[in-house]
Amino acid sequence: MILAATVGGTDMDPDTQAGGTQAGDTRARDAQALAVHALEARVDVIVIGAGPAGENVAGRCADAGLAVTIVERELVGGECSYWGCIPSKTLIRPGEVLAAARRVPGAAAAVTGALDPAAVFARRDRLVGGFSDDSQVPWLTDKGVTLVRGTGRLTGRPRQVEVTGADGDRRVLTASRAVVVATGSRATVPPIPGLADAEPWDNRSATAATAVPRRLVVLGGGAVGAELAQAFRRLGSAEVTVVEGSPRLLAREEEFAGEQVRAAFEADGITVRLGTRAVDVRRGRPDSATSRGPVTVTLAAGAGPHSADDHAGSDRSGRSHAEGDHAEGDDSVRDDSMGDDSVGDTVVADEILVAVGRTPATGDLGLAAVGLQPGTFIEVDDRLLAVGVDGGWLYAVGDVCGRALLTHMAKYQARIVADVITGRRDAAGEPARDVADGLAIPRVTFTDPQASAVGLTERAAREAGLTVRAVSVATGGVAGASVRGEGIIGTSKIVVDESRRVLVGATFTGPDTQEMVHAATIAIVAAVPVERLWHAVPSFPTVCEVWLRLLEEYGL
Ligand SMILES: Cc1cc2nc3c(=O)[nH]c(=O)nc-3n(C[C@H](O)[C@H](O)[C@H](O)COP(=O)(O)OP(=O)(O)OC[C@H]3O[C@@H](n4cnc5c(N)ncnc54)[C@H](O)[C@@H]3O)c2cc1C
Ligand SMILES: NC(=O)c1ccc[n+]([C@@H]2O[C@H](COP(=O)([O-])OP(=O)(O)OC[C@H]3O[C@@H](n4cnc5c(N)ncnc54)[C@H](O)[C@@H]3O)[C@@H](O)[C@H]2O)c1
Repeated sequence: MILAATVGGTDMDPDTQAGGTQAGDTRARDAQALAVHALEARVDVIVIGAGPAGENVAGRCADAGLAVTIVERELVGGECSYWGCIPSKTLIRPGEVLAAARRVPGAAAAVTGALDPAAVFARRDRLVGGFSDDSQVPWLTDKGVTLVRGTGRLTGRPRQVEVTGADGDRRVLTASRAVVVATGSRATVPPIPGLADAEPWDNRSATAATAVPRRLVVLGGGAVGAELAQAFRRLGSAEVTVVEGSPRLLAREEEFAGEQVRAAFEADGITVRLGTRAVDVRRGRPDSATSRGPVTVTLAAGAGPHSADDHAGSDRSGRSHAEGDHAEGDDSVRDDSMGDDSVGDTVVADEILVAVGRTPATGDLGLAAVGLQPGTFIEVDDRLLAVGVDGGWLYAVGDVCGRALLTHMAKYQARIVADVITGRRDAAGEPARDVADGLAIPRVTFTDPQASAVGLTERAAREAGLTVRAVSVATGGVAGASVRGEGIIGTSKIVVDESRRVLVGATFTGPDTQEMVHAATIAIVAAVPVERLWHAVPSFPTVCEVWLRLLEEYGL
């Protein structure tokens, strides 16, 4: 096994070795030469990118006895660990806990102070490991995976990857079996005049923030924008404005989800601007209130703060990834459907967060050398094989394949691709293939109320040609919800395929519904007939009793 410290581009500068002596330098170079030799001696699988997707491909292939090299240019753990899921949920959690206490008379009286942002940021720093991957690397190396620090690029030869280290050193690795691209994505910055010059926050700057801006404007009311808008409002931002091009927040979910989140945001004091977009952004000179200068965002005309009712019927749900997900250079974010170009009013803020979707990290990956389009998502088949590449050796998993931009789906695809590469078959003797992406993608937006869903929305199911019947009940209408707190809002809905009498979708909004969605995932994946679900008895008094109410509402 070769450790990153001995071969990694960022860590191998011989001058930094103990004493910096000539002998030390020689030993370091010898070690490096041995390491490279060992690397080239046997590599079965090369994985580019060590986020959740890449790590799990590497780990499962190594567990199966393959020699795996993983190439990472930043931190092992990827976006999720340092600038995505973990820090965002850490910033959300304190406000969620306070809101839960305020729903319980008696406990509410004890909530007297405000959140302590410094303590919240300190906890965030702990949970992201101080932006170091020291605690994540051993998971790989203990499995015998070789970690190479550097940027991977396809050369165009089958199964070959060139790695450039931070100091510019280059080496070429060739795998005997497969190359797996797991390079993830980064925030899309749409071509709005002045936006890039205003140096907007993206998910990285927002989740790594060390101060709470007094005024924050958020472009995009999808998962990133909605979660972080509420997190910063509850952390103490005095003014938060969300600007969403679609008619609703969380536009791909059931309509009620976005509407309930909007209502909750407005109750929290967040301004929501739907069906509009920014047409110009300017950052002014720093003044006494702002260290970076205030940002003035000009919106397209005709979209004051308003409700989703104005725009009912424009659901774009059912896509496996976002309207806001773009190829590099794609200007579709300027879609006219988001409002006309005439200038409306302005919003002034101290920071602007761009959260309008993701761009795949494929711009400098050598895709053209294998016949694919750089800067686009890599299309894959159900074995996660890249479509359009001869020879059956190039796979893509995680955000970069664009199927579902979620950590748990990235990890699922990773497990599948490892099984494809190692030839592992399921219990029925069938070769591994990706089933879940086409059947049941679970997703939780960690706003308050949460929007937790799996499978198809009712609209998406109908658009897919299914004959469905959907029923809904109030999430707060069961005894379990009453015990948890007063005034719990939310809706629970199931979508049933009438021809098979099985669930194809479910959505639960309300506090803590994150823990309710997996039951629906199991029901969908296992194709449990609703008559059989009748015998899955929810405990009393839990909020899961909504399952019973839903089945009664359905007619059982
Ligand atoms: C603010 C935010 C919150 C989120 N919250 C959630 C959540 O709560 N739940 C959820 O399921 N998902 C969430 N996501 C989505 C989740 O972060 C991604 O789906 C997940 O990180 C994808 O994993 P990945 O391995 O495909 O890519 P990434 O995590 O992006 O990892 C890719 C890795 O590849 C490396 N890399 C890129 N190019 C190269 C190259 N050429 N050579 C070498 N290395 C390279 C990168 O440095 C990176 O480490 C969130 C995303 C954001 C932005
Ligand atoms: N809790 C979670 O699981 C979680 C949290 C955050 C992110 N994610 C993942 O990350 C992905 C990316 O999140 P995201 O929020 O960046 O994308 P998104 O697709 O979820 O939302 C982007 C939103 O921006 C809007 N938009 C696009 N261009 C716009 C413009 N010019 N002006 C105003 N609005 C515009 C779109 O209509 C869309 O509603 C998500 O699809 C999700 O898969 C998941």
